[in-house]
Amino acid sequence: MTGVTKEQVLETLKTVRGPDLEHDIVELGMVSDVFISDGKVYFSITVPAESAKELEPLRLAAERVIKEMPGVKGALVALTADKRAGSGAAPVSRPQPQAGHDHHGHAHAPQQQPRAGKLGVPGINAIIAVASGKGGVGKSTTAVNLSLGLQANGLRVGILDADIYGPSMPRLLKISGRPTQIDGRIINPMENYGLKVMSMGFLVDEDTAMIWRGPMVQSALMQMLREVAWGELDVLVVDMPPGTGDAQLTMAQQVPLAGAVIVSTPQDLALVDARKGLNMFKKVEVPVLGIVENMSYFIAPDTGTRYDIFGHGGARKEAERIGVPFLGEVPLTINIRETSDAGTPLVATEPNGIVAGIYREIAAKVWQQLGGQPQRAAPAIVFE
Ligand SMILES: Nc1ncnc2c1ncn2[C@@H]1O[C@H](COP(=O)(O)OP(=O)(O)OP(=O)(O)O)[C@@H](O)[C@H]1O
Repeated sequence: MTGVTKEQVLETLKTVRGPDLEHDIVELGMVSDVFISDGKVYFSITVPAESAKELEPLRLAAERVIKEMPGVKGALVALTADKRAGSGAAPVSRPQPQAGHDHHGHAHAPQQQPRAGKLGVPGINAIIAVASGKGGVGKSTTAVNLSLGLQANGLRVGILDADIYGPSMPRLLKISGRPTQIDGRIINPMENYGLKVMSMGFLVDEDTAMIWRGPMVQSALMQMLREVAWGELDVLVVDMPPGTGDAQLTMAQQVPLAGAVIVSTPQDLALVDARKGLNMFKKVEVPVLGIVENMSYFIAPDTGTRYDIFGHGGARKEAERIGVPFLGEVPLTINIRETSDAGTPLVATEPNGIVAGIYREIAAKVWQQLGGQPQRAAPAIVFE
């Protein structure tokens, strides 16, 4: 294959001076492994966490020199914070947004301090992760309905689909097409049901993402977080990729998370995985806002009768055992499956149903955990 090589990229990057203005960024060991795919160049520059903001011009300079190289179709450069430098081991306190209302009657919370060592995203009050120890427990379905529940509680909400290899938001929120860009760089988020949404599914075909490797995924994620015109948001919900591997750990480290919600099913095996999720967030000092038990019990579609056939209650016990809040139980219903798969989430399409009420309550608890006040009384639960 002809085209630009890694060596040429590194050679070009030697023209970019580091923060000491003496040595170049390659010499200073700030450049990650470089990935090149289809003429596009991806890498990250590691900077001390506390000076990440001032070093944005450095990122731009590096991106520019690479974009100008012959044979380069594009460049994506991310700044990553060096956790060793300056971020310290001090425990991180939970942010305490004070909720209020703007002149549109929207709830909002004033800017809070980003977590130590991590750069917040301007305009976004709190970023939370929805995570699960393993796939298939309904994490994405929960992320969507929780987001809509937060919105029903009067908050401005966005969703970032961080599952680069298996994005679900285009389907779950029935959004198709490509996002537009401002100045060829900042991406406008897509929107449906009043949620601002960004997903790799809007940007590349699924098989393209499949060949990506770690650092490229990180760069793409950082771009989806920081180079998107989110506007003012009370909460940005990040739908994490399932599992607790290195990729998830890095993500939990690099995204300035105010907290994490863990989704589990009641079965023992799922709980073992959920525990791994809890440990992962503990490791990176992200507070766990609580556990949701999904597919907790079964509601028969014909009679509405409840059946406790899955050993429901396991997640609540686990939460009590380790001292994190228990956020709620979501039943297994055909309705959730069908609406989720059809891109018509229940909280938006059947707001008066029992399930929507459950999600709204979970959302209110999450917002409370974040230090916010209840915004709007949840409507009375109406049984379907
Ligand atoms: N409470 C529920 N009742 C019935 N079906 C559900 C429920 N929650 C999720 N599902 C269904 O389970 C399947 C998996 O859900 P979802 O995609 O949200 O899980 P996930 O944990 O994000 O999966 P993945 O790890 O593959 O991304 C979907 O078909 C979804 O509609």
